[in-house]
Amino acid sequence: MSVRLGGQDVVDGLSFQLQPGERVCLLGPSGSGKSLTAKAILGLLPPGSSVGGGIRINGIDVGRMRATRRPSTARAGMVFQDTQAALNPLVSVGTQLREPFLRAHGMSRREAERAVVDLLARMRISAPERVVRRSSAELSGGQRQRVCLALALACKPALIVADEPTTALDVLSQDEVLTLLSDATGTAGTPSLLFISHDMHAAARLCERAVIIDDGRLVESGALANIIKAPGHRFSRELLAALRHGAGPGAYRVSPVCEVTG
Ligand SMILES: Nc1ncnc2c1ncn2[C@@H]1O[C@H](COP(=O)(O)OP(=O)(O)OP(=O)(O)O)[C@@H](O)[C@H]1O
Repeated sequence: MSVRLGGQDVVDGLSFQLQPGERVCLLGPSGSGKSLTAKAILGLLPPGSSVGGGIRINGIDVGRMRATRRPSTARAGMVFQDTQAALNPLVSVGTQLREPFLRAHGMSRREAERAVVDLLARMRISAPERVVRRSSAELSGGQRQRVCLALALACKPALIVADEPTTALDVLSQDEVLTLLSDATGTAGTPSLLFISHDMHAAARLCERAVIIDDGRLVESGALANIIKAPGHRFSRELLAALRHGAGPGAYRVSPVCEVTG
């Protein structure tokens, strides 16, 4: 997959896959093309950009399809750093979360309201019956990110793309969001996760496999454990240094949920 922007390929010939339930981190220095890769997968690239190569989600070629034109089976859930921008402060949290249950799951309004409260409780939001009536602007950053994760999960996507989901949060909220992401993904029947972060400890805590890019190109990929044992690229060696005191990644499983090809 390539992303062309301003007359140049800012992402160039990138290929990787995510198997069902697999968690993969996309790592790379600042400006290496991680967010543009995430946006290309989500169908949210800025105007004036174009995608080359292929992006398949659940076997459907979505590379040149904007997010709003994609069939529901080929949409990915998204969690971003900027939770203020992700939620509409003029519409209550409950109304925003109710939509996927009404539209995608054909629930009645009453069933959808119940499902929203249950989902917020799963996201460890206390007093969810009260939170559903609030504006996102009345919530803390950590609460907002948990609402964003609930919104992503409510759509029951095969894949969640999380781009720096903990960067703007305090340490306690970071830990809570990582635990929720870990609980909500990574097993059969749960979404796969593409996790983008500068936080190597978080990547190692969540992901079995890493894709490492530099200057828009893939420089290394494979089991995080193997990259830690024998890093083959400058950035991987920096990754190793950051991981020295962190938790080691586990083993990963082997038809891809998401496939990006050069
Ligand atoms: N809307 C845009 N218009 C023009 N250039 C852009 C745009 N968005 C990103 N770029 C450029 O594309 C390259 C990759 O940007 P991208 O945001 O994907 O990097 P990143 O790896 O996510 O960086 P960071 O870790 O700092 O968030 C950078 O050189 C960036 O300046």
